[in-house]
Amino acid sequence: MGYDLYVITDAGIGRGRSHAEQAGLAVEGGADVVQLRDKALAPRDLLAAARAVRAVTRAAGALFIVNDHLEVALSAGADGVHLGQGDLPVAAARAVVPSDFILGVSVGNAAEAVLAVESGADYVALSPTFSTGSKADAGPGRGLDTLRAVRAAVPVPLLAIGGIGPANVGEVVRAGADGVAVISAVVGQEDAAGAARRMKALIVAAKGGEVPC
Ligand SMILES: Cc1ncc(COP(=O)(O)OP(=O)(O)O)c(N)n1
Ligand SMILES: Cc1nc(C(=O)O)sc1CCOP(=O)(O)O
Ligand SMILES: [Mg+2]
Repeated sequence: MGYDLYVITDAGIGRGRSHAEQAGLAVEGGADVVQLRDKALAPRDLLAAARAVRAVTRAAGALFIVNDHLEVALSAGADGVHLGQGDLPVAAARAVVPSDFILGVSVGNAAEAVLAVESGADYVALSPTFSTGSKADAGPGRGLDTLRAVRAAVPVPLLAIGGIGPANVGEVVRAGADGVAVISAVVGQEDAAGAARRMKALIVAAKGGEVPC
């Protein structure tokens, strides 16, 4: 299964839709992966949201990743967890999860990417690739030269995240990203399914597939 279009749900940006509704629109538009990300929910409420997103993604055949919370990911039957540099160390997670459980890791440069992969990461995300208004503490964009350096450094799937939309997704893919992770470009749109469909078509086209109409 691929990582072309990776959509992250967001209670604030998601236009009043529940996480499961956002996930449903994302997979309707062709999202390959959905991540549940909510910094405010109590663990039991996050687990309830995760179970609802699990049902939607399972029905669509999409991967389901939970942000930050390994215990919620495991309890909800998610496919994996996404860990940042300040979260649970990837090696500690790898030691306790099933072998097919996906561990994604945020990285800011090639050295962090190499360390993440040596520690057990299944994919890495260059965070943030461009500046973003969707995460207050994301910091400045790392840029496409850093993306190329990470691409050259590690063999695992590489995502770009932060500030990516229809206008720049092509150059991101051509610089070496296997996929893009987005919030505002999909769940922030009124027609979120249509926005996902367009992003997916642009990614496929940039990889040399069918040109979108
Ligand atoms: C796909 C993906 N990439 C990066 C992040 C950011 O993770 P992190 O640095 O831990 O920040 P928070 O999202 O937890 O605020 C992500 N969630 N997903
Ligand atoms: C959740 C997240 N993590 C980031 C990082 O750089 O680690 S940027 C980000 C938000 C991405 O939102 P948008 O697609 O609207 O820019
Ligand atoms: Mg995190």
